[in-house]
Amino acid sequence: MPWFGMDIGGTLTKLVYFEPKDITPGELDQEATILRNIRRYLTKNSAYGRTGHRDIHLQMDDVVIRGRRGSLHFIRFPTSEMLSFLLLAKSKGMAKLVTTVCATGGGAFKFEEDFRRLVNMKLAKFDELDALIKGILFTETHNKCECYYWENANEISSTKKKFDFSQPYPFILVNVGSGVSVLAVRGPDNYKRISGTSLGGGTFLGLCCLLTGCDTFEEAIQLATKGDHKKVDKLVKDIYGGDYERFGLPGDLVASSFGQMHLQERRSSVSKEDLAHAILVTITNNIGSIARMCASNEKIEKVVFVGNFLRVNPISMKLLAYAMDYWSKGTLKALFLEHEGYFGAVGCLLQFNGELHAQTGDLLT
Ligand SMILES: Nc1ncnc2c1ncn2[C@@H]1O[C@H](COP(=O)(O)OP(=O)(O)O)[C@@H](O)[C@H]1O
Ligand SMILES: CC(C)(COP(=O)(O)O)[C@@H](O)C(=O)NCCC(=O)O
Repeated sequence: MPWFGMDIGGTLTKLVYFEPKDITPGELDQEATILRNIRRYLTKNSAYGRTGHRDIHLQMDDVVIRGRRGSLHFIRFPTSEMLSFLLLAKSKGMAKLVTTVCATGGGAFKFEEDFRRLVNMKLAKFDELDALIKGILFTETHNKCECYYWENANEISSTKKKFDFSQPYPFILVNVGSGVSVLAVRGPDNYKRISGTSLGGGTFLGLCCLLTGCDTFEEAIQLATKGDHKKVDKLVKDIYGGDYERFGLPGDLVASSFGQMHLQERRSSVSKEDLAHAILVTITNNIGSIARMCASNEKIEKVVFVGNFLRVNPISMKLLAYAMDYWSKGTLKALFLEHEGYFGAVGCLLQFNGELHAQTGDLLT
């Protein structure tokens, strides 16, 4: 039975597959043809159907889980394509082989009946925040270069630097997915969800599609990279003519996001690139403010940002890094993790045990 962990999120479904590399000749002889074919299909391809992708650069080799040594593969597809995914899984013979899949995220609840009806699979459900933390701790200890920060985040030459996260607690965890959840984590099993906001990655993508006519996240990020949010936002200096010195607000600070767009002549001079950049900066700054307030309330200095909103998105990471540092006068540290949006699925895979198929009840009801 293949080892999978699945995180069915509001926008993307993340699938982590463990490929055993220590298969003995005896095991190979016994391995069912379907299982062998599934293993080959997943590991020899990097695209599945129209919309499935394997993030080859994230692959982790030589990982030991439950005494087996192998590789972890990271696959994602849009959650809106779930039915196509289930039909593809069925066409590969998965329904004959797998009876239970470990799943987390809201979709583990939403699609449970579809899994049962279309591929005769049960879902063993795990809470997404429990799985997220377990996945982070596991991945970080198995990948020396997992955790990093941005040095001199406000400079063009800013670069990623490895951060030693071997003593992680306490830390604030900001998961920027479709929406945003903020957790205070004080130990492996000691955390609380302290805040959240509906203005997250889904908002960035939704507003970009509406205002620029783009269709994908990659396109939205590319547009934002070429734009200038200052043509869209009202800055402190647009209001004060310079800095607001008394309260230490620099003239270049955004005073009002999209604050220029009530003027017709300003509207007609902005490009879709400027709009995409302004949306990105608006969403990112708002997340940064909430993260900062949470860190200060909880008296915690490390703030770890994860979630696929940060995928191929150095603009937001550097903005968050700079904002944390600047507004806390250097006391807060923004940290980032290479496997960004996959931790829930990893945490879920870790719950896998070969006996799951014998289970009758759900782990989470
Ligand atoms: N290929 C992609 N397709 C759609 N959204 C993407 C993609 N890559 C990154 N994103 C961003 O990641 C967000 C989803 O992040 P994720 O952590 O997977 O959350 P969720 O679990 O809610 O799906 C999207 O809202 C979008 O901002
Ligand atoms: C409901 C969610 C936990 C779902 O997680 P997601 O799929 O967005 O990663 C998340 O979107 C969230 O925390 N939203 C913000 C809700 C709020 O606190 O306003």
